[in-house]
Amino acid sequence: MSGEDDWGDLITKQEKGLTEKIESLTIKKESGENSSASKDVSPSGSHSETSQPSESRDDAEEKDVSKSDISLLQKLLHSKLVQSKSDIEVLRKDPTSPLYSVKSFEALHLKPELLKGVYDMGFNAPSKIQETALPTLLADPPTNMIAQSQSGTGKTAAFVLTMLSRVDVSKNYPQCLCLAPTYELALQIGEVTKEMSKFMSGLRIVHAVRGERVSRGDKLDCHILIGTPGTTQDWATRFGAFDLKKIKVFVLDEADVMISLQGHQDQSYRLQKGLSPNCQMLLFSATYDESVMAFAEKIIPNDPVIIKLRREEESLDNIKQYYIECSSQEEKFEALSNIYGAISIGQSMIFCATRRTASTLAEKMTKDGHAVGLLSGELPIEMRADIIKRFRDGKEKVLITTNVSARGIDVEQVTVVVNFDLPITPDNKPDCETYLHRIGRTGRFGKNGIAINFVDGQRSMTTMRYIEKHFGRTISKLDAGDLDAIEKISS
Ligand SMILES: Nc1ncnc2c1ncn2[C@@H]1O[C@H](COP(=O)(O)OP(=O)(O)OP(=O)(O)O)[C@@H](O)[C@H]1O
Repeated sequence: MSGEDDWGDLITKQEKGLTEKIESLTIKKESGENSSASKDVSPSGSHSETSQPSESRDDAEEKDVSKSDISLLQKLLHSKLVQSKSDIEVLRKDPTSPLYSVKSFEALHLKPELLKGVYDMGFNAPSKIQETALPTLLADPPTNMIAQSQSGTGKTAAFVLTMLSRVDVSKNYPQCLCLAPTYELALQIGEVTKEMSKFMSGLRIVHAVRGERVSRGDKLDCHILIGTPGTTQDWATRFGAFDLKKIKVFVLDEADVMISLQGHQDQSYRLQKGLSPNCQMLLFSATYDESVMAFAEKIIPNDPVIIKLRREEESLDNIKQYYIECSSQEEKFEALSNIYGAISIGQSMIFCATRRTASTLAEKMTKDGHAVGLLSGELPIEMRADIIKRFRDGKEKVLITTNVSARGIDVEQVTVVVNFDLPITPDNKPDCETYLHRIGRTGRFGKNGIAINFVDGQRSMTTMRYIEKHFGRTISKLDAGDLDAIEKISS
């Protein structure tokens, strides 16, 4: 059986087991253009990993993971708040506007039914970004805002709370408009809005996404509209289903993903131009580079307050790093099998350069009795989400993945990371950034971790030494045949 067939077999087996679970996922399958599962624009073109050039063909057809896929997977992964120790940076354009922070939700004087909804979601206190953003978001007269902080820090909850506190349920027309880049992301925001508003009787939310229809002359009587830019623009301008001038709060979420998708930027801009000048305009983004900044400043007028929460730096403190020298692929498999046999590993991730290696490894480890998940960029987004969730929930102890399909994914509880192939950039240079992201931890996790790197030949030895020198941290040699030594690494 060829490597491709092995891969196909494993995927088929995995898909079989997953199909039922997928149906219970909150995101629906959608074949429309807004579905990141179907055909999203790849932001940076194809990216093949070539630590072993002879195998690189395997990955050549692995499509790059789109920003919207990464964003959705992270959203689904973050069942808990990502705490941050970094300081908030506020670039306040209007020095006369008050700016203070709150330490409790009570201090915000929310409607009682909304406060109840917030507490019912298990939120005891505002997150770091919410502490500073919410007082400004809820102040009168309304202030425009641009806010940036990494995924999972509480941005969605902040703008949903703003929409819900400004909406008047006695008026039956859309008053809050939220734009998201894809069908699935719009639905996720809808879920949060529904949950937070569960004690606000009479509140209606509608999704302006592909598949949902309005007829000419229909007037929406919902209070909150959450949609993708294309459909929302159609509903507003072609069908006249709602009046942009009556929108009180306009939110543009995931601005960095939005600008990576063709047409979304223009459509969002056109919608924004139809809003009343009194409308509160808000933009949120996980990253804030020059292109996002330019878009943000263009679409959010009138001296917005700009809030940024820097991502915590990852470090290699508390990480024990090892390398194992092998002379062939077979020897690498054997060594890995020894390690998993000798130490009890909580949860681990194994990174491979190619799909073929990942597939073979998954098969061998499954035969050895390990519960293994195999993450492939070829799978639809719902399946990838489910594999990651199963791993996050501890249903599988080992997650095997290629570089491409694991891009941007943080799985916090992993204690052992195995670089079956060391990370290298598309132009074959040691990829220190990816190495740090795979292995490093931020202050918030502080836990000890183990990294095991496989070295097979002069080229990967050079890569390993380069990485070692770059970070100034010793990577110690480990003898795969010395079980005593292996046992010691986990103690
Ligand atoms: N104040 C809070 N207290 C506890 N949990 C919270 C709080 N705010 C948000 N959360 C939870 O933290 C997780 C991340 O929050 P949220 O989705 O709002 O972050 P985000 O920055 O919008 O992330 P993303 O960009 O991935 O959507 C969610 O599970 C959410 O329910």
